[in-house]
Amino acid sequence: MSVAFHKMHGLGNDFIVIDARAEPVAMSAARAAALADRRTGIGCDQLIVLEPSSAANVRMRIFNADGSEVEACGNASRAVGLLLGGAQRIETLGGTITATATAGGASVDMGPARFGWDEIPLAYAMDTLSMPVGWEELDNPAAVNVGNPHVVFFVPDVDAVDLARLGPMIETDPLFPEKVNVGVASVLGPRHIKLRVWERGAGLTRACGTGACAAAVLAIRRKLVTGPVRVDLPGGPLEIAWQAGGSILMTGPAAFSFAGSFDEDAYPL
Ligand SMILES: N[C@@H](CCC[C@H](N)C(=O)O)C(=O)O
Repeated sequence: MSVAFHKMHGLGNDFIVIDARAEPVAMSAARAAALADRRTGIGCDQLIVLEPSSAANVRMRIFNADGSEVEACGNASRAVGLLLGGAQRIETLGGTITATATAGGASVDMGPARFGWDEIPLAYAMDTLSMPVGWEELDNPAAVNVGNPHVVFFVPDVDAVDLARLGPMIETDPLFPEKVNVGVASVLGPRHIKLRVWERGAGLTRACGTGACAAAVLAIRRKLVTGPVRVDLPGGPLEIAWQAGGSILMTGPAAFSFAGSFDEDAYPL
């Protein structure tokens, strides 16, 4: 059977979005990884499947390029907000979020940040705002769960860090039993940071929306900045506000690249 999809992106973090609300589409780790493969498949950082939800307007399933199904994706949430329009309550494995379409993007209430060591999760108890751990020149990070797990290192110059080499080492360290997204952030001004992210299950991406939320709230907690915070990623900026009540509001662009279809038989489950 032929399956239609939209190719979309948020700041260059790119997605295959399958709208399976009316017609179910079977997805597995193997099929998602094959579709995400940039050499032999269609190619993307994350594959998104939209399904009916009994708890919200829509259910969003998120698969990383390696096929792992995960809890949250900030940039894809904006893409889905733009695709569906209006205000949408979106059920994810990380919780229910609300995306409101804007001209050329969306504003997404990503829900609360969680800072408990067992909420991130870490393998053992420690202070998650000032972690007594390090990997070569990267040390003393902070961690947060914003639907998915992030560790962020505050460094003088994000471009001086060899994230392609250190990212996978930290992502798979036993300290993070569910692996982790790895950010390096530099403070550029009182409400302005620069961020690069090695994404769990996807590697270096042009932008990571949840990474921007994580870096912003951790920089605020460390009193390095005050909110709202502009986060500059390789693909462009996002605005992050940590709202009274605790939830994180992320605002930024999203865009359509093209529409296409694939044959299910070419991508076995
Ligand atoms: N690109 C995303 C994050 C996607 C999921 C992440 N790699 C994970 O495994 O948690 C974003 O924009 O947030």
